[in-house]
Amino acid sequence: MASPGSKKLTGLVAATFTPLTPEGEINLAMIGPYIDFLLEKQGVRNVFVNGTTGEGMSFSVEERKRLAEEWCQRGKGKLEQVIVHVGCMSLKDSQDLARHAAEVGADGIAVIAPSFFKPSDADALRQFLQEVAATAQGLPFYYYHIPALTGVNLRARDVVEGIEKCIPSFHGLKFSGQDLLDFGQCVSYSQPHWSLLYGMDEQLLAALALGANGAVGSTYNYLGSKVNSLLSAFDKGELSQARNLQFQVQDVLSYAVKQGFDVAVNKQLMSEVSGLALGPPRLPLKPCPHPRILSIAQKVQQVL
Ligand SMILES: CC(=O)N[C@H](C=O)[C@@H](O)[C@H](O)[C@H](O)CO
Ligand SMILES: CC(=O)C(=O)O
Repeated sequence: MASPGSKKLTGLVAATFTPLTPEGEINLAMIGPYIDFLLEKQGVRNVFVNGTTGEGMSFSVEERKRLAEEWCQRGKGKLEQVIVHVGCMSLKDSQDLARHAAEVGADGIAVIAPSFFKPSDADALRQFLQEVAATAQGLPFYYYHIPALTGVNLRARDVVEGIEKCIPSFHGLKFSGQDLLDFGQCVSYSQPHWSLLYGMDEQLLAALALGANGAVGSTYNYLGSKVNSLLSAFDKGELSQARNLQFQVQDVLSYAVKQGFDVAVNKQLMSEVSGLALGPPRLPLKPCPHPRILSIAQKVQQVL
């Protein structure tokens, strides 16, 4: 059982991109070098696999298993934690992925709200999460809250109400929303062994002030070292330094948003900045013209 003894997830967690070949097939051979890049160049020791950034919902169950297995195998003895996102529209697929994540040695699993048929209330969502978690009881379980993408606008605080009664392996949440009132209320309700991980990289400092234990995000793939400095400035109480670093991240992201920023652009940006050939996105995402990537990459380089 991972639950009582498992190490609390803190600090930065990179939401990884999924490497594809130029033909659009999963490219497992890139995962080893990707892990080395995160460790050596970014100082990032945790990953969140098959999530939004990883286009998890665009891959088949079989592909997601192969990806999860490769990240766990390659990360063994190197990464601190590999969290596998196992959310699907089908409860059965999610359970299958949860069982598989436990078999291949993941350190935790996360589940997003199903979004085609949406849960009508917090209780319906909790029941869905419970049925997934029950298939991997020894694994720390995280709820992945991302209302802008799921369209499921339930308050996270309502979702976590009494959640440990139905999910004993519950270990926290990844909160990718702007509602800091809801986030704060999750923190104040949380248990000491829960990890409250914030997921909007542009306003992490505000979440840290409210008690976030760490952050899961796409930009920690290439701004990880910068944001590690932000975390240590915050820990030392050097607030003006932390603010300065957050403002730099905000400058990069607001520039990127003006150019048009989505997971496809972000993935190409990572290839450009890291030198890792991560390949194209999968449809319905479309590749973006290279000059736009170069101009955003320049902006990233300026703050490194
Ligand atoms: C929608 C999306 O990809 N969200 C990511 C994680 O939740 C974030 O890391 C954002 O990419 C980041 O905050 C930039 O907006
Ligand atoms: C950012 C994040 O956590 C994700 O891409 O799933």
